Amino acid sequence: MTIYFYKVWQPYGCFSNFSPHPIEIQSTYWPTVEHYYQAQKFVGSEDEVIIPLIHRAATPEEAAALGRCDKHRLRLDWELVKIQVMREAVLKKFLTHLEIREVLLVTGNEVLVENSPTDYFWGCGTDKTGENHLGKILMSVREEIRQLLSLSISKSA
Ligand SMILES: Nc1c(N[C@@H]2O[C@H](COP(=O)(O)O)[C@@H](O)[C@H]2O)[nH]c(=O)[nH]c1=O
Repeated sequence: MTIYFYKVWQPYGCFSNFSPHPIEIQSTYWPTVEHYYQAQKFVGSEDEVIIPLIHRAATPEEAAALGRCDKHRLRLDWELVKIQVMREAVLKKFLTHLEIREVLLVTGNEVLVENSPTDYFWGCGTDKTGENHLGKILMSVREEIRQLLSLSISKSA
């Protein structure tokens, strides 16, 4: 059965990038995946000064609003790198936080779908035809973690 998630307070809210699970990437702590993802939009761009503001944003909603503000110029390669940026952050989140890693693994081989009513790229959109890249990343991270765990079990045997 397909598992839908979206808001943090709904079922499977820990799959949302807005969930309060900090990650450390290249020696910097980010309060949520969303903070990290929004900040990466500006690395090397003319509007790089916004990065510390996103980093300090009190909530992921605020980080997203800053990152989505169309007055700021995105890095030129953003469309090419954004899926990889997201995957790195999501993988780090589920490697760091054991309790939500368990929630992810227990979903087995179910299809995971970000049930965003507006986002047809990361989610499925209102009519469920969206590309669901966040769900796809979660499923591929689930598989990678399973392989990492089976390697570490066979090494210790
Ligand atoms: N979960 C969730 C959202 N979805 C998240 O929004 C991000 C996409 O941002 P952008 O590329 O700037 O459009 C991505 O992390 C996606 O998972 N958006 C929301 O406004 N509220 C929310 O609770």
